[in-house]
Amino acid sequence: MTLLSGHDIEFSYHQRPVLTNISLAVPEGELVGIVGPNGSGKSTLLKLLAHQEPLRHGRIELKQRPLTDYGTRELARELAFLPQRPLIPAGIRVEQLVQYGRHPHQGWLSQWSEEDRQQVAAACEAMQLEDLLHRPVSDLSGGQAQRVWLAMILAQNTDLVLLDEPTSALDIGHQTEVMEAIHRMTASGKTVLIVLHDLAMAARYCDRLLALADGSIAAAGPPREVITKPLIDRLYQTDVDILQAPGDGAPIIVPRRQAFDSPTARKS
Ligand SMILES: Nc1ncnc2c1ncn2[C@@H]1O[C@H](COP(=O)(O)OP(=O)(O)OP(=O)(O)O)[C@@H](O)[C@H]1O
Repeated sequence: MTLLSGHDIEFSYHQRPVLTNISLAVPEGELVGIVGPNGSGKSTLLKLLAHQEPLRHGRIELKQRPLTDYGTRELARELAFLPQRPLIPAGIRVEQLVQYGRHPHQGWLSQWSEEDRQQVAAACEAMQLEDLLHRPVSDLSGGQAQRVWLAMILAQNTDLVLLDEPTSALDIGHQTEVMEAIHRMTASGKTVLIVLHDLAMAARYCDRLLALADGSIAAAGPPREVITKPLIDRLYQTDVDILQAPGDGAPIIVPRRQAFDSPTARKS
């Protein structure tokens, strides 16, 4: 079943077209990656799908209902959105920020419930925050802060999760941790749409990819169909080799040096 769909989306900033003719269907329970060069419209598309920008042309439906039909709190119980550069509320500590994820689930008068406590604890454990819980978020490294935001999104416990480059500041160990945690989310039935620059990570973890170029869909489908040399060369205006990872055979994308000065050439 399709959980989220977009039909004929067009979007401009100050009369300058940024997205044209975008239609997509995100199946329930899948991890869908959005890839593409800088400025191709990935974040803008994600913001529209998260109802963070007003859609002036086209239609977006979540669970077969127009996004515009949802109230703010109702939407926050269905959809969690992590922007590329979220603003850290002044003075907030790690545990408090993760607890924010539970706000949409609490009534105006209701108390903090056992379920709220469990969701926050599970999210902190999944993102390995035990040693950071009482630290101010503003004092953390970029990668540590990114894990705190992801824990907040996990605690929100929504059916749909939209993430804009959630691994960009992480070392490879934590990147893998986070991608595994995201993969576990989809294995437990959640649907995740994620903007990623790391094509190898995208190919390894995503069920399908959507490649954007200049605000349009250049390719869509399973990673092996999207990550091809002609498409990657064209999209990124570069020359790459695509190797296969030992084990799962996932594509590894290696850009070629333009004027390769090999050690043998240097010796002669
Ligand atoms: N608030 C804004 N006002 C005007 N133009 C904007 C705004 N936000 C983005 N743009 C422009 O829209 C285009 C698409 O930007 P967007 O951030 O969606 O691209 P992206 O694919 O996410 O890029 P990146 O990989 O660099 O994050 C760019 O040309 C950008 O300059």
